[in-house]
Amino acid sequence: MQLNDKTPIVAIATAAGRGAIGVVRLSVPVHHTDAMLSTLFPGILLEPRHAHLLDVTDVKGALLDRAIVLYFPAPASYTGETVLEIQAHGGPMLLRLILRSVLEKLAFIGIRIAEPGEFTKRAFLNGRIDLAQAEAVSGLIDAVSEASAQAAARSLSGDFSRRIHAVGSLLDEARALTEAQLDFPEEELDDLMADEIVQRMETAAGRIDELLKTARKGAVLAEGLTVALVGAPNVGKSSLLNALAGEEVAIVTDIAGTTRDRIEHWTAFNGVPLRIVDTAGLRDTTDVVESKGIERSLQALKEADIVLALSDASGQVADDADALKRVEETVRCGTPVLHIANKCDLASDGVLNELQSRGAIAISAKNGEGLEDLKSRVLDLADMAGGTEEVFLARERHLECLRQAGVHIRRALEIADSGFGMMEFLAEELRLAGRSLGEILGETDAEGLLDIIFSRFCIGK
Ligand SMILES: Nc1nc2c(c(=O)[nH]1)N(C=O)[C@@H](CNc1ccc(C(=O)N[C@@H](CCC(=O)O)C(=O)O)cc1)CN2
Ligand SMILES: Nc1nc2c(ncn2[C@@H]2O[C@H](COP(=O)(O)OP(=O)(O)OP(=O)(O)O)[C@@H](O)[C@H]2O)c(=O)[nH]1
Repeated sequence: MQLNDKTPIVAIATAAGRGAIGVVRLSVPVHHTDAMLSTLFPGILLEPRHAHLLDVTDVKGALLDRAIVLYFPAPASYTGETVLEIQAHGGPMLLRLILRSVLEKLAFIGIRIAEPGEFTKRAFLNGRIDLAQAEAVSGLIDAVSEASAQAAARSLSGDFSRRIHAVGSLLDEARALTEAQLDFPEEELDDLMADEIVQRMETAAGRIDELLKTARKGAVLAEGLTVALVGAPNVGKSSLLNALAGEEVAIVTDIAGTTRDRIEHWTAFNGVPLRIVDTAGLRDTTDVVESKGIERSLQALKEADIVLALSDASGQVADDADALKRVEETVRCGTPVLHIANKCDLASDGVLNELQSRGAIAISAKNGEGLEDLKSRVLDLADMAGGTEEVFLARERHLECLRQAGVHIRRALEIADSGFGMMEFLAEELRLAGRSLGEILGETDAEGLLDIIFSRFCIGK
């Protein structure tokens, strides 16, 4: 995708498949506006931002549909170019015919089908939204829980971006004060000025830490938490999946080795999207299918954000210790492992006490006991126990930029601390901190980054 490509584009903007209404959307540079309008709707004067009910025809003039047409003249549009929307009946064939008609009729201005995310990319390149907002657009479309949708909406409204800007301004001020000092090297830096600079840097550092904390939560809302259920066969992994999902997702039997493949299910705890992965029970086996399944269990273990290691508190499952040992050996360093004592409804007090004394949470996948406790422990581990009202959607990319900004500002503070000996370096660290923040908003021109971000969008967005 070329940066600043000025080719007119068109796409079906609504989801594939049948729907009540379907939208074909065009974005064309302002100088093609008249040619586009007079070709598609000859003799009709479209009033900007008003709904018109118009005939839509193919190249030969045959009627395709009567549709609502909306005209947004540049620059007051989603993309900043002239946008035209044809809101037709939502049949997949009809929408394809309208798309083809537009492509054929407007071939003379070079129109082509838009790439994924290209409308939003143009909105970004034309300064309608910044990069964090553009990413929030896809976050809003991909949101799987209420909390993640709300967080994305907050980011899209510019809430996150404004906070980044505010910290950026503090850094700019600190740097301006520093640089003013550089211009008069013979003068001693007076204490008042030094205080002014340090104060701004400290406030900025504190705000970056806060933003990082919130952004970590925002990233969890955007990506979801992956929770793997592991343990020996028959300890009740599939039963726990079903209990957490609230439906019969996985097959449950009393035959050890029932689950052969990993089973994934999305749910939410307290609005936090959660991917639960049920896996094949871990044991030595000569069964080819089962051992392939066990390989996948171990893979799921490595990919998990949180591991729930199940034991059978009823004492019916013998090879428990072996399975738990394999869990400990395989799990990625730093991934929290929660020990779960399942079937507490069948357990003797002795066994249960023993498991609990080792930190296990007692639950019964069968009667639901302990599940609320389990959920809150999972949220605690992910640092998502508090509400998500203030959280905005964030990506790993944003976290990395915030971390970088934090590193530079701390270095700047160290320089200040050691007596402002190296003002040039201090100014440079402040500049680098500001640049890291700017990257979040897309203020640096990294074309590769844009391609990665926008290629994840759906077509027509
Ligand atoms: N039919 C339709 N629905 C849609 C969209 C769309 O493009 N078309 N959107 C997106 O896909 C979202 C809405 N986003 C939009 C954002 C800005 C502008 C716009 O025209 N902005 C101008 C004018 C602002 C104003 O009048 O307040 C501007 O920013 O200058 C339009 C849609 C969701 N729903
Ligand atoms: N009483 C009681 N029985 C349970 C509980 N959880 C699971 N079970 C029973 O234990 C048996 C095994 O349950 P599953 O959920 O299939 O166990 P699994 O760990 O997924 O087993 P594999 O697929 O073999 O790895 C079934 O008969 C369940 O009904 C529980 O909390 N209490």
